[in-house]
Amino acid sequence: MLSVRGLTKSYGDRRVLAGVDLDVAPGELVVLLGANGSGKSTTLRCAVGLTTPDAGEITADRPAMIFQQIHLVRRRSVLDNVCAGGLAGLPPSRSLVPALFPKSLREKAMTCLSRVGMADRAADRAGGLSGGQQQRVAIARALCQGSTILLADEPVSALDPAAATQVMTLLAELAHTDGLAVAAVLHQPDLARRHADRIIGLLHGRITLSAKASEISEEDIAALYAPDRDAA
Ligand SMILES: Nc1ncnc2c1ncn2[C@@H]1O[C@H](COP(=O)(O)OP(=O)(O)OP(=O)(O)O)[C@@H](O)[C@H]1O
Repeated sequence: MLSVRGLTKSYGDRRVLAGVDLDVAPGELVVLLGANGSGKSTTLRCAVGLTTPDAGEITADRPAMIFQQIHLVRRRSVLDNVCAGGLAGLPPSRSLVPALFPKSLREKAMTCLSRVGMADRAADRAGGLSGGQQQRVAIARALCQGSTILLADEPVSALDPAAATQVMTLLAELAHTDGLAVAAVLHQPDLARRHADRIIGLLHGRITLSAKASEISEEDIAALYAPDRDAA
């Protein structure tokens, strides 16, 4: 599982995280909501090791992360992109040349592509896919890393409503059916309420809301995005 305790982070004088605790259990999809600059991305980036916190404890066994900007190699095949997720286990001499990806890695990558419903596009160039399809391939690549913790930073912000629903449904399935611990930052409270098990709300680097998605009210959501009285 993912466990974060007492996370603090400042950039210069600006305190971005002021003691964030976050648990995500296997089988659970947790969505982080909050206004721009409230610290959502920084929380995930600290959890995955991309940002070093000033203080706090993080327990996360090899989490994998996906982003709004999907970093696939556009001219390479979908399968090669997913294989790249499993490269950490290969000696460098073999990992640099896609033709040398071992059969076992290609098979694992195909299993991951099947899991996200993209196996039939394995041989296509990644750059030829729609945004929603590319995000599903990025999820397959994260799965190919073998992690049981998946962190998603605004995974559907660039997608149309149908593709966004498809990706959120997939993330929920990966939690509920495959037992992954999944945390996603969203800017769409409606999607969060529809798909999340739990919603965490951040305001000025603190968690001010944490409840089952079914128990979150309109007022709870509005309070997260209210005009900033402190800064007025
Ligand atoms: N590398 C950095 N250097 C300086 N300030 C940063 C850096 N990364 C983030 N910040 C600042 O930290 C604050 C929180 O940023 P963060 O990206 O975590 O917020 P967020 O809740 O994810 O916002 P958004 O919804 O806009 O993505 C912001 O004020 C941001 O400008």
